[in-house]
Amino acid sequence: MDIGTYGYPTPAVKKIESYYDVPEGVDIRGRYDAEFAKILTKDALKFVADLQREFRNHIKYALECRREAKKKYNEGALPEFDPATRYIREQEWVCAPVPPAVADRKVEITGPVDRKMVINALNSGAKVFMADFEDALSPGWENLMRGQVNLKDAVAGTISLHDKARNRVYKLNDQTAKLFVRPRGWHLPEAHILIDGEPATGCLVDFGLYFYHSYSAFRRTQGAGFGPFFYLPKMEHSREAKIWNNVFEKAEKVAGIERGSIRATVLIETLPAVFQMNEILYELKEHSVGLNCGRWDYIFSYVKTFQAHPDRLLPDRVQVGMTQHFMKSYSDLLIRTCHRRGVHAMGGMAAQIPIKDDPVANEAALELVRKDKLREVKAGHDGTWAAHPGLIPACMEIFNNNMGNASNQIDTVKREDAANLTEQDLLQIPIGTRTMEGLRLNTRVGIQYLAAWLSGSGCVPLYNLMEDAATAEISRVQNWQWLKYGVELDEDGLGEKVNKDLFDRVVEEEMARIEKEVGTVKFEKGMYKAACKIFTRQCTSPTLDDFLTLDAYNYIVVHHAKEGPVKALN
Ligand SMILES: CC(=O)SCCNC(=O)CCNC(=O)[C@H](O)C(C)(C)COP(=O)(O)OP(=O)(O)OC[C@H]1O[C@@H](n2cnc3c(N)ncnc32)[C@H](O)[C@@H]1OP(=O)(O)O
Ligand SMILES: O=CC(=O)O
Ligand SMILES: [Mg+2]
Repeated sequence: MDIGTYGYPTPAVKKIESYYDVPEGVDIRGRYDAEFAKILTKDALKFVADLQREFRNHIKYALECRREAKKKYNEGALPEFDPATRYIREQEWVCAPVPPAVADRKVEITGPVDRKMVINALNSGAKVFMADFEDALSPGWENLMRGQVNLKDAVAGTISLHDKARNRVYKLNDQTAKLFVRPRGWHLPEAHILIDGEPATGCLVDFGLYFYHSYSAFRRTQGAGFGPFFYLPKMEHSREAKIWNNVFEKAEKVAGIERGSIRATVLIETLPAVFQMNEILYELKEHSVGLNCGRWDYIFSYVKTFQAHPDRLLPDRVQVGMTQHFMKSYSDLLIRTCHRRGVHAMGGMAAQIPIKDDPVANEAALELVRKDKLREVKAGHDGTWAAHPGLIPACMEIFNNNMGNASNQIDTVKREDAANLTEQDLLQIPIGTRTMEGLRLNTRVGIQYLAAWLSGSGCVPLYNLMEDAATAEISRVQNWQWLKYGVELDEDGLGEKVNKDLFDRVVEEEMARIEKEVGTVKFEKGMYKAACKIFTRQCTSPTLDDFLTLDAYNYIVVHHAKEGPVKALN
């Protein structure tokens, strides 16, 4: 990796012999592969380019509005319900009826679009599989394009894999989970596809290519006339939902399918969005199939939104659970809002995963998952997320036992009591302590996650927990905030203040610990040192980077060009 003048890497440039057949104004800088060419057809690229051209200014405006909102919060404002849209919150209206194919979403498995995991997830016994181009995926060209190939084969029902090392063949069962696809957030570019000289918007590439190739088969085999289905991440305002709604309408028109065929669940995973839940559902009324509590990004967003509010610092990451008042209020209000509007209120992800070779620790982890799921189903959630196939029976049992034969609780658990939740409830500062171990864990996890991400894995097990982009973000922004405000670490009796010297020492010691834990060979071969450099810069920079992955993305872009080196984009 070459490091350019500004400290960013210059995209590696490799010479190519074969080109994709592209429509006018489209340039593919990603590696040529005959399999990818079946996805990157001229017509599919034209569909993506048309979306890009129609919506790019709307997207730019929405991102500009995010910057404006950030400025306001940094000057001391708090997120709030918008008086201008009070009528949407107060009037009675409902979303389009839930498609029968996805009425029952008790347990949804999530995972990256890796071929084996796609097959395993679809076979897992979960009601839904959310195939992830987002938190769980490192968005390099190979991962993205292979992911598209995998999803096309999955919807066609032809996906299979021969694991030669284990002499095991993977193929689909007769009964599979229903597929939802989560494209990237609005902020991420796709630097390998240039449209009119600019990088494409990542999520339009993810959505567009998948939709183009699979809508027809999906509606026949999975959606019973509806679909395809999507999860939409990281939105901050209903204007962003409106763009998605318009994208869906355009896609339906091009495909010649009924308006309202495409359905999406929006993740409420930013603090500003919790004040916009009615408005988001309203914008997507014909296309909505609920909201989901994306708890990890939500915690990240709480820190980010209050980056300039030293009176609102979070305690250690492990102490910010769903029973903290602000988190409970968010989940309760989400349930109330969804059920009032006739759609699913989905729960979120417990971070525990099965622990191999330690039955006692495994049972303790499972018990934490059960407790979390019991809280969700009793609160009125209609379903939940599982990170691993091994957790599905326990999650399913809890939802089945507490919901009887019902597919969901939309009409039965209205949660009118949550109607009185206020802005203060949603913003209440969490209780807890800030410790040296918290700082160390953030550092150790942040660096290891980023090292995995730079190497192509967007979701990894660390210390018996699932870590993905959302959980790693919490580690990063919390370190940044503690450093920025020189917080005093309590609980250890030493009263040490977090400053650059202390952080440098922690980084050095945690790097040594990582090397010991993973072994010197893996440590030297892996991306740990590069990850440490990026993570340290992000934690100590004078202004907080908006996203960990936006900066790190520059390190995984690899351009291919016929003429030799092309100009770097960053
Ligand atoms: C905050 C959020 O956004 S949450 C949503 C995003 N995060 C996710 O989607 C997490 C997805 N989960 C995962 O990626 C993985 O479970 C990890 C990384 C956490 C753990 O992975 P591992 O330690 O490799 O799991 P493990 O070795 O126990 O896997 C056992 C088997 O289950 C499979 N498996 C594990 N998780 C999944 C999954 N989520 N989907 C499908 N298959 C899975 C593995 O492929 C493996 O299959 P095999 O026996 O055929 O080889
Ligand atoms: O996407 C889910 C989250 O918790 O973040
Ligand atoms: Mg998320």
